[in-house]
Amino acid sequence: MSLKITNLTGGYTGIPVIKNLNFSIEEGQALGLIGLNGAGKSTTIKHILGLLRPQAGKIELAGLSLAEQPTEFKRQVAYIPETPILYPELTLKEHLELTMLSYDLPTEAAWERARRLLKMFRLDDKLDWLPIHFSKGMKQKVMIVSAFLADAQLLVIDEPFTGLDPLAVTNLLDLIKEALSQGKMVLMTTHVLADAQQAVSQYAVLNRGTIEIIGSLSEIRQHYGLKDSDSFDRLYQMLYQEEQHE
Ligand SMILES: Nc1ncnc2c1ncn2[C@@H]1O[C@H](COP(=O)(O)OP(=O)(O)OP(=O)(O)O)[C@@H](O)[C@H]1O
Repeated sequence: MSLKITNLTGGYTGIPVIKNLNFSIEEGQALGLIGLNGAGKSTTIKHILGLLRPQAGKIELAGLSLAEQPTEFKRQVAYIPETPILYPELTLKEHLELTMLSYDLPTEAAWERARRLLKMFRLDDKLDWLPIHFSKGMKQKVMIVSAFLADAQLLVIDEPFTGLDPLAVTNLLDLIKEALSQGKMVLMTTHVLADAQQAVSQYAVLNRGTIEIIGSLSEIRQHYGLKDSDSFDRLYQMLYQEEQHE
């Protein structure tokens, strides 16, 4: 089982953004998508979620083609967006019930799973709350709980660490590691490499819509001629300089 992206070219109507992307994620593997603001990370994610139509290329998950079997494909994918998307009129409990319905989860087992996740993120006594009562971090936690509740084969996570308290970051990383140990796949965009490093083994560096290199952090360091002692801020400076020279 794997996520396979082949020659993916796309973007917005009349605005090409990503060009000829090729990468795959195998069972139990997490891939970090990194790059400057505007490099095309979120646009890549929107294509994988089926929110944008590619101009060319293929997106396949466990043999399912997104273009040909969109419903089956999307059932295998859970998404944690950078900005929480919640329905103002639904309580936390109703949001979780909606996830259970959308992913066709057996109720009893799903509630057992939900209770563990709610406790982990200290939301277990807030089932009747509406989104208006939640802080920014709490809204993010609701998205995390919903995504892990779905128990999907592929987890797509956009900038997961910003806005979460350190306890929640640790819990999220533990959940990601647990999912990987069960053979799930993770695609994550992030600028916070220190946290990502705990779960992510492979990174793809995106620069102006193309992948410059895919590899471990040490392979990426080598590619850009960085020393082990260099912080990754140096990588971003180099990407910025490349952008200026194009
Ligand atoms: N809805 C949109 N319509 C048109 N162009 C867009 C839209 N969203 C993003 N873009 C453009 O697509 C390019 C890539 O943006 P994208 O959001 O994918 O970058 P990113 O790598 O996720 O950046 P960040 O780190 O800031 O989240 C940018 O040039 C941006 O201006």
